[in-house]
Amino acid sequence: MTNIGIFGANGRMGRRLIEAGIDYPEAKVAAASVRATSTIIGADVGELIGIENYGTSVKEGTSSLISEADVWIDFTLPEALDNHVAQCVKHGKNMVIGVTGISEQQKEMLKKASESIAIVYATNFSTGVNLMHRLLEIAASTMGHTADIEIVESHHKYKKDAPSGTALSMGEAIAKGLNVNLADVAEYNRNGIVGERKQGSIGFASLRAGDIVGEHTALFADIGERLEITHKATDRLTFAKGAIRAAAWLSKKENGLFDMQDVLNFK
Ligand SMILES: NC(=O)C1=CN([C@@H]2O[C@H](COP(=O)(O)OP(=O)(O)OC[C@H]3O[C@@H](n4cnc5c(N)ncnc54)[C@H](OP(=O)(O)O)[C@@H]3O)[C@@H](O)[C@H]2O)C=CC1
Ligand SMILES: O=C(O)C1=N[C@H](C(=O)O)C[C@H](O)C1
Repeated sequence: MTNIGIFGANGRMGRRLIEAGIDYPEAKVAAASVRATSTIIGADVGELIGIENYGTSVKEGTSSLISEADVWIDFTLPEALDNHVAQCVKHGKNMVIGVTGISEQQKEMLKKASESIAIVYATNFSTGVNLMHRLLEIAASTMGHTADIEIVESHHKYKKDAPSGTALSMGEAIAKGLNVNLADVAEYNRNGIVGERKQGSIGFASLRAGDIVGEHTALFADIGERLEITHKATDRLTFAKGAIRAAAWLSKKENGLFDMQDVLNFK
């Protein structure tokens, strides 16, 4: 049995993590953390997802709460991440992290933290996207040297970061297949008279509208043919189930930095 703690329990993902955690046979939602200003402190986690009393109360994320779970899951925002990681390192608790839009310094901070705790960090916890990353690497090495490559992502209007973490990871997988550095070939902002497309670049485009859960397409456009690889998430539960699976997988780990492909045994 893995005792799971959830940071940001009242967020869009926080609520789905509670649902997935309660449903997972070998897991218990043992702790749920919210900000000190939250109006749901003291509520039972079951109330957040419309079920009867589950027996775990929502609490302010103090240091003593951290010891109430074995593995903590963080799908909050970049500004909350450093404090959550510091608390988990202090108490020796492993972490599953899905926060996107994090800085290079924060990526380094995760590497450092993983010397003492085990962390699964992934920009997307769905099985389909992690399979897609493998397909993209093959497509890039097969077609990518002559085809024009574009990545298009669509999300709900509340999303704060762009391009999405998944789109950036797709770019990394394609760059790996092409044997180049993403930073050298990425084109993020096209606006005005930008000139003809740069040969060998990987373009990114972001759409924000309504309640789109998350859609990603990689386009490999050659002369006379076009390959499109698309993933569509229609329910956040797919990410939440992946994260709970990662938490259970982590319960046997001491330290190290892993991703969802490690959890799915795709490597
Ligand atoms: N890797 C993956 O598979 C996925 C990743 N994500 C990522 O997860 C993150 C959250 O997404 P989503 O659930 O839609 O966002 P929400 O805005 O719904 O949730 C964010 C949560 O973070 C909490 N929070 C914000 N700032 C702080 C802070 N300073 N300290 C503590 N808690 C804080 C909020 O608390 P409060 O409720 O008080 O506002 C809220 O509970 C994003 O980075 C998103 O990109 C999303 C889906 C899948
Ligand atoms: O913010 C979201 O909603 C999502 N964020 C992740 C990302 O940035 O890729 C994953 C998913 O697409 C949903």
